[in-house]
Amino acid sequence: MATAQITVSHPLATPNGSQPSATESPTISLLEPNATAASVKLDVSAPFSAIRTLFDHLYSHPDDATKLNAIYPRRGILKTAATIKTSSDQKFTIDLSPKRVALIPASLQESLARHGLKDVLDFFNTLTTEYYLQHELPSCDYNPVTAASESLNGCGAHTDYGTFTIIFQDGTPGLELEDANAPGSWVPVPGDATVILTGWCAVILSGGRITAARHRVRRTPGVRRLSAVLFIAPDLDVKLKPLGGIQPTRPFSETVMRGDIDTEVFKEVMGKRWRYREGNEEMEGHEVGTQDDEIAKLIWARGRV
Ligand SMILES: O=C(O)CCC(=O)C(=O)O
Ligand SMILES: [Fe+2]
Repeated sequence: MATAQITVSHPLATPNGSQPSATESPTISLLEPNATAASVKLDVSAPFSAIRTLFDHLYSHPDDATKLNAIYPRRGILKTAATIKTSSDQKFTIDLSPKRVALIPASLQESLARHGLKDVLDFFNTLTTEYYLQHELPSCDYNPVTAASESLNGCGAHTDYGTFTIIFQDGTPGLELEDANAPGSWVPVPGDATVILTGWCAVILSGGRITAARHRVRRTPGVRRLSAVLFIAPDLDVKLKPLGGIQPTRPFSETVMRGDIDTEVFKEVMGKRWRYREGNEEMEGHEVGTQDDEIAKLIWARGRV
């Protein structure tokens, strides 16, 4: 495993804008088998006991789950498709984002506070206000009790849409990375690693120099696993194009080069297939391509998929 000591010198990259001392520098270790994922030591950890408490409370108090889902009626906050669908990802999620958190009424925040929500939101606030990392923060519960309790499929193989993703894990293995040089070959990630993965926004911004890390989560039947995932991406109205001065490694589509695709459009294209995999949205009969095919069609020049 290659290990690099990285000094973070940008003031926004450290809490309160302070410059890090040598000992505060995060240690980043590239995870085998490729350079699209790294394990990083951060001085912030996810509150897994609060995350567990919050999931358990919402499972056993459907009224509270209904109230929470009502703040975002379009898609809900607590996703439980795995209780009824056997072919989708066998996991549950609580999907938070700054926009959604702002919509939770004070009374609901207060009543859920002692059932884990306070610590989850504190963690969220630390990430967004001290580390300036924001976008979306789903918590995942690979719970042994699902519609297909013996299934090994926790989260199907996929790539993430953002610039990068940080995955906090509760110590339980299950996350795997695909070997970019040997598609179909999966390498387990240690369960206690905090992982940074590259996503598709990084592919576009880097002019194709960075590739998106394909990953998945395998379950161990009977074993519960929790994770907290932070998707970091440009603001929704940012036009996604190779950054100025970068010579793309392969031609991008006219649509990308004209600046017609902003993060919101891109997220919507990826999100549909994502929700299908998670069991939260049906797919029209003719929509048969994989998520990566769909993105490739959109971003690369024709004939170069
Ligand atoms: O739960 C995990 O460890 C990873 C989940 C994931 O890949 C995702 O939500 O995009
Ligand atoms: Fe992912």
